[in-house]
Amino acid sequence: MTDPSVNAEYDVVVIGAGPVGENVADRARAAGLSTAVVEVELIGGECSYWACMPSKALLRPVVARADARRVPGLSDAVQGPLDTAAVLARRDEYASHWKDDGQVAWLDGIGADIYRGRGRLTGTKTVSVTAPDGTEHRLTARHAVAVCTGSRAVVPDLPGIDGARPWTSREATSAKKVPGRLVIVGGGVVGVEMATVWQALGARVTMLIRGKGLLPKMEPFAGELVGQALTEAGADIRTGVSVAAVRRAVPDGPVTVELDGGEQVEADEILFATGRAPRTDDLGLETVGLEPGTWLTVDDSCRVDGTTWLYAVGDVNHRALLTHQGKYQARIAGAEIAARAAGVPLLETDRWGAHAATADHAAVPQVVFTDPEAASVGLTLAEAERAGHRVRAVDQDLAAVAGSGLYADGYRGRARMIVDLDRETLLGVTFVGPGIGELLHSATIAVAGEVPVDRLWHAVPAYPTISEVWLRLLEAYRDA
Ligand SMILES: Cc1cc2nc3c(=O)[nH]c(=O)nc-3n(C[C@H](O)[C@H](O)[C@H](O)COP(=O)(O)OP(=O)(O)OC[C@H]3O[C@@H](n4cnc5c(N)ncnc54)[C@H](O)[C@@H]3O)c2cc1C
Ligand SMILES: NC(=O)c1ccc[n+]([C@@H]2O[C@H](COP(=O)([O-])OP(=O)(O)OC[C@H]3O[C@@H](n4cnc5c(N)ncnc54)[C@H](O)[C@@H]3O)[C@@H](O)[C@H]2O)c1
Repeated sequence: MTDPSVNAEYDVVVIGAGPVGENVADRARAAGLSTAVVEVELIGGECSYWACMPSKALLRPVVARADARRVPGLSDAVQGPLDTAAVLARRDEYASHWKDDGQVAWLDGIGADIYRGRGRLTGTKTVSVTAPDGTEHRLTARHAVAVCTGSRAVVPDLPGIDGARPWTSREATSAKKVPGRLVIVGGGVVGVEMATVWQALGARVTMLIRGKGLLPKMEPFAGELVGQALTEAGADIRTGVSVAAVRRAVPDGPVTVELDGGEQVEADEILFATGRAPRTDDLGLETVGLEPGTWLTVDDSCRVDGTTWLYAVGDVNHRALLTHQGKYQARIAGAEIAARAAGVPLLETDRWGAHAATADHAAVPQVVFTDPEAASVGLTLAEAERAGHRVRAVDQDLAAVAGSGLYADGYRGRARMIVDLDRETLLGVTFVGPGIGELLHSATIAVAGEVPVDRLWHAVPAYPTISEVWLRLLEAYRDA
């Protein structure tokens, strides 16, 4: 690793080395720009150590067992419990044992300089870094500063919360033992994925949902099918309830959760899966006229509104809190930084241009890795109608597809495509069912490519795969 000097000038300074900061640095280096990367915790960010990687490593055996249990001839062999120690050990491997040597080597390999410590803006194009030993580095950026500081879990400010030692997504993805009873507050993606894991590993899970159901940002049938499966797995899902207070009387004792109706629920751990807040509170935003603690508003190239040199990329701009989408933004922002540094006279900022993260508005894909999986891209029916599109929703029972029946006995699943009736292209697609995660990219291509429905007829799905749902959806649209 380079020995970072106290005062240094770079073409680009990146604050935050999560997946997004790493990709901004990669694009800047690929364009020959000197680049400093500042990181206060582990290079690799939330995704590598407390989010995507450990959560998916925990979910994989749960989903694989569920799939195997639906195949006669195999199911008898997989009726036993999961090997918890092996599941957690594999999770630890995928979280690189919470060490970042591999990612440090990768950043070194692309020729970026690493500064360990907290980065703060100190004015236009200047950043200070407070190293763990107290050394203060002052970095100046010739072209751009990219803020890629991500987000943190929000825990509501409830009576008793300080002494209750609640879990956030960090503890839920890195816990070393299975709690006997786990209360999960919130029914978004973190809530359902972590309920799936810990229920399967032996915890008795109670989900406390203040709204009507699970996965409220997806089509309603996604939350219904995932909720049905979680209930069958033994989880207790309570909707329309709010937490009024929490109390852990003794540090190693149980936690008591008081609901707004006065009812109490006792558990060993409580997970708040109640959304995210931007990591911008101690970032020096006030030195450049921005408000600390806020999400950073950007244009489609991820440049912060009202600036010519400051970029905010990934979770911190609140456009789409997903690793792949943040990395997409990083490729777009990196390309624009490079083009501006090279003095390219005309940037490609039109819709779907090289310097416009258009997919953030039109085609964000997401897979929820539960059993069944839920996957969507683009708009839901409700979102399309709210946006004023003239649309038709076409639904298909996934169980009616030959490939689904072969995949699993008793297959349960559903698909929906939203057709823009004026353009005859797709605005959104949702699949829910076992084994559909890998199907999503076909829908992403259809939506982002604005492929006409007439042309989709010529994209023939192989027989007998679950992909044949495309044929059934097109037939249902044609014959309605
Ligand atoms: C439990 C869970 C599971 C998830 N699963 C998925 C999934 O399966 N697929 C998916 O696409 N997304 C998933 N996500 C979302 C994904 O984790 C985020 O979208 C992604 O991590 C955002 O990347 P980022 O680089 O913007 O931020 P982060 O990964 O949060 O990285 C930001 C980095 O900046 C550093 N930093 C912050 N402030 C400073 C500072 N002042 N100075 C220096 N460094 C600083 C942080 O230490 C961190 O390393 C999941 C999230 C959670 C919580
Ligand atoms: N597989 C994946 O792609 C994946 C997995 C996990 C997380 N993520 C990303 O991480 C982000 C964070 O996930 P999340 O589940 O924490 O957030 P979320 O916004 O998806 O869900 C949070 C839920 O908590 C509820 N809530 C908020 N405050 C509450 C309160 N005080 N009491 C009760 N309920 C409350 C909200 O109504 C919401 O339904 C998401 O944007 C998601 O995209 C992605």
